[in-house]
Amino acid sequence: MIVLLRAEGLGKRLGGRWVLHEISLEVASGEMVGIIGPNGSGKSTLLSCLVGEKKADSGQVWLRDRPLAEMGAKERARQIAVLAQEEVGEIYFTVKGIVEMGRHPHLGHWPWLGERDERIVADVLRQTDSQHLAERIFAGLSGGEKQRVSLARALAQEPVLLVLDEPTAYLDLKYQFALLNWIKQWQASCGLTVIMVLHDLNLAAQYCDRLLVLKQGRIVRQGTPHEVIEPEMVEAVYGMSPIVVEHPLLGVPQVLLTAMQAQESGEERER
Ligand SMILES: Nc1ncnc2c1ncn2[C@@H]1O[C@H](COP(=O)(O)OP(=O)(O)OP(=O)(O)O)[C@@H](O)[C@H]1O
Repeated sequence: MIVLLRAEGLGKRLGGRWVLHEISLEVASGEMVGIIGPNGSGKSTLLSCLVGEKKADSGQVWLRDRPLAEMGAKERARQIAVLAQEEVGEIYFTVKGIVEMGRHPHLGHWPWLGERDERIVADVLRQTDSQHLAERIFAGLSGGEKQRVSLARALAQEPVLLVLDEPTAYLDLKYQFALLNWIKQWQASCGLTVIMVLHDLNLAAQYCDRLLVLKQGRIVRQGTPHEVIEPEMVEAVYGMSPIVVEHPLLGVPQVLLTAMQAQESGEERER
């Protein structure tokens, strides 16, 4: 296994308290790793520390053999593309302009795009079903369209590592699968390594090679979807009692929940 990203002893303090504790992990080149866990468990903070957007208060991250802290922003952007939650904002550029920005870390002294850059921009627009949006203003798109365009921008960066924070949040059923399928295809064809936060355990089980479970800023479980998605884990981490079944076509674990259960478990906690 070739390790692409390694973190050792990562800790982060926010608002005067530790929200990440002693996180150590390795991500192999070409792997798709999902980070799951309840609201506030530290998933977004961990992603930010792993890509160098937030400085960890303890520990270190290496990309291949290089400490991330020693890499400048442009060098990082040539290797790591990030699709953050808050990216779906009011940006008054055309879609094509936004996707072209993905090429900027690769441009030399002169900031204009060459033939290869133009070809990559056209390819990712086509591959993310966003070609028809190219001349639209980004701010005027729906949440789901913005998400697809943001993915196109991230892929135009030709990263070795793609990091996504809840990428399916704004997407309808079809595009949730479409987006993850595009990423999976890139993973297979270009050896792309992917780390993503997902709330949907069933999507996580279908797409990820390995899952990390965060609870209160610590990794409490990690392994293949089969090793991780078990009733005891869902009970211990989310306070819900699920039925876990095997997907009839894919053979991966899938979680079934019962209506009213969330409300009941909340009421039980209050008692
Ligand atoms: N700027 C901040 N100042 C103080 N506390 C913060 C700040 N940002 C995050 N936190 C706290 O850190 C903890 C982890 O937050 P984080 O956003 O990483 O969780 P998460 O698992 O991504 O949550 P969610 O699933 O709700 O997106 C939470 O308790 C949150 O309230």
